[in-house]
Amino acid sequence: MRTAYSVETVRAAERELMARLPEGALMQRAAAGLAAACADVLGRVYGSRVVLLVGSGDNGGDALYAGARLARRGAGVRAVLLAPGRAHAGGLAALRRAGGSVVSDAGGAVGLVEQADLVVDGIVGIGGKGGLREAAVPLAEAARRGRGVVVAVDLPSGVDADTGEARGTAVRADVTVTFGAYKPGLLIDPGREYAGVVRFVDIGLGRGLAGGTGPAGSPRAEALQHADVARLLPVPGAESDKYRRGVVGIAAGSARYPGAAVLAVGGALRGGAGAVRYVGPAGGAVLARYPETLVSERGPARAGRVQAWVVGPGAGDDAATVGEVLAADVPVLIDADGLRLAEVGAVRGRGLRGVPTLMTPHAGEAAALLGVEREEVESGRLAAARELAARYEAAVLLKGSTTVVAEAGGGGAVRVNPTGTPWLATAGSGDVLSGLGGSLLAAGLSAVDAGSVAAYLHGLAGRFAAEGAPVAAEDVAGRIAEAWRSVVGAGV
Ligand SMILES: NC(=O)C1=CN([C@@H]2O[C@H](COP(=O)(O)OP(=O)(O)OC[C@H]3O[C@@H](n4cnc5c(N)ncnc54)[C@H](OP(=O)(O)O)[C@@H]3O)[C@@H](O)[C@H]2O)[C@@H](O)CC1
Ligand SMILES: Nc1ncnc2c1ncn2[C@@H]1O[C@H](COP(=O)(O)OP(=O)(O)O)[C@@H](O)[C@H]1O
Ligand SMILES: [K+]
Repeated sequence: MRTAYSVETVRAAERELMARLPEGALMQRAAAGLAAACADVLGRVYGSRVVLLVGSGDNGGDALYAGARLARRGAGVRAVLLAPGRAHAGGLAALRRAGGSVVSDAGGAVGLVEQADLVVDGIVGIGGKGGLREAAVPLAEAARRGRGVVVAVDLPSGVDADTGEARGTAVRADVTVTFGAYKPGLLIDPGREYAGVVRFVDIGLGRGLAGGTGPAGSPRAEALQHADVARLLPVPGAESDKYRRGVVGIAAGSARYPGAAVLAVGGALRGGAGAVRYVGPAGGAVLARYPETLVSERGPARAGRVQAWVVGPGAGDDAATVGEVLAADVPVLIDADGLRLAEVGAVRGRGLRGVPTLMTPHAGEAAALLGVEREEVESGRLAAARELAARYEAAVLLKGSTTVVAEAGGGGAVRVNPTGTPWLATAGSGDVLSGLGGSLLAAGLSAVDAGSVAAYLHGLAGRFAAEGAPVAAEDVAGRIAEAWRSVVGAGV
């Protein structure tokens, strides 16, 4: 599991560690890691042109000390100071001793930035508030336009470390070298995209973080990795039969949207449940594509036993079916039209009775449920997912460029999905995800595990199906088994 900690937690761990170490030791660790990463991306340090963008805090200090190390190895290093009177004094002295220089006119440094082989963004780190300030904007833009590689120190300046929000302009990095702990903003879009490839430098915070207790000490965000998913995937044993493996019910599709039912069933058949039961008006279309489906002519309450339901994809305005499914005392995944039709009280009641519900909105659906603009959800995914999870007392999987999963009630670490591809933004791929998630629920995974494992496999299947070209939702469903195999094959 890759875990990300809030600024508050990182600061507390730093304080604890700093009290036990000689002054400046942590910054030297950070700068050494940063310089090594810069040398890697440069390939050849000697003779290279390096420009440091230096703000008024310790983030700039890291950049200056790393610049000094590069200067000692023969790079031509020039520092652009955004707040000349307040730049880190020790770092500045070190850079000068190593032969680096300071550009006196920050405003005139745009050309230098454009021509550099490497631009180091030390404008602001975890001490940043709001977006980039005016004076830094032309430099950030020049770094993006320029020919060199951009390395961000700790996080790209202008990105909020705790949420991944980028208000206005932010630095677009090729590589971000982060210290001590991942910050949530490095895992969640848009911040994740601004960060490029993230390299982690261990400065020894581990004990302080691991020893943290309560909300301040626990991770704010976490991302599953192959081994975590492999441990969670259901595996049939010698004693298994199709019923013991779990039966998932799919209440989806309508005369107008029969395809949603077919796609949801397609996802469900690949998700580990032993059987898929379908109820709804698209039985003919479902059987034509998937003859192994158990199609029922009756409503959900009389369709036969299931261990979990999926309700909503392509459901149109069938509120009665949604109500019937929510009344069942088994886990339910609510998607698409079902989200609009589900009564808050009915979903909350389930949560308060301890019956899991997983809601899977995209940003537009989440915005409608919260009564805010879509942009607000997209720029603050963590907060939106937590807020919905609190209102509905249900786990919430918010789909999109970064899919995030919050647990019922909205507390705890939010799972951030590391797989996926923008090619997944294709009609019907969400229906496949809902079936897959429902199947994992029926196989016995918790709502958060089912949602995050489904998103993980779906994202991998999407990558396998796409390989740089457009995909249809059916293609994604068809590659889930391969995604599953690749996860299990990676070993536990
Ligand atoms: N602590 C440690 O042990 C270690 C910390 N380390 C490093 O220190 C970093 C944190 O350093 P920090 O606390 O000095 O804050 P930092 O991110 O440099 O920014 C604060 C300054 O920026 C300014 N500023 C604020 N907002 C701004 C904006 N939007 N745009 C522009 N400027 C803005 C603000 O100025 P003011 O508001 O006062 O004008 C303030 O002076 C951390 O990310 C890591 O790199 C490593 O060395 C490892 C050990
Ligand atoms: N920009 C993107 N990058 C990665 N994945 C995306 C992006 N946009 C959408 N997706 C994924 O594509 C799927 C689309 O689901 P959804 O919006 O429900 O579409 P539909 O209702 O047509 O099935 C989700 O899994 C979502 O996470
Ligand atoms: K930075």
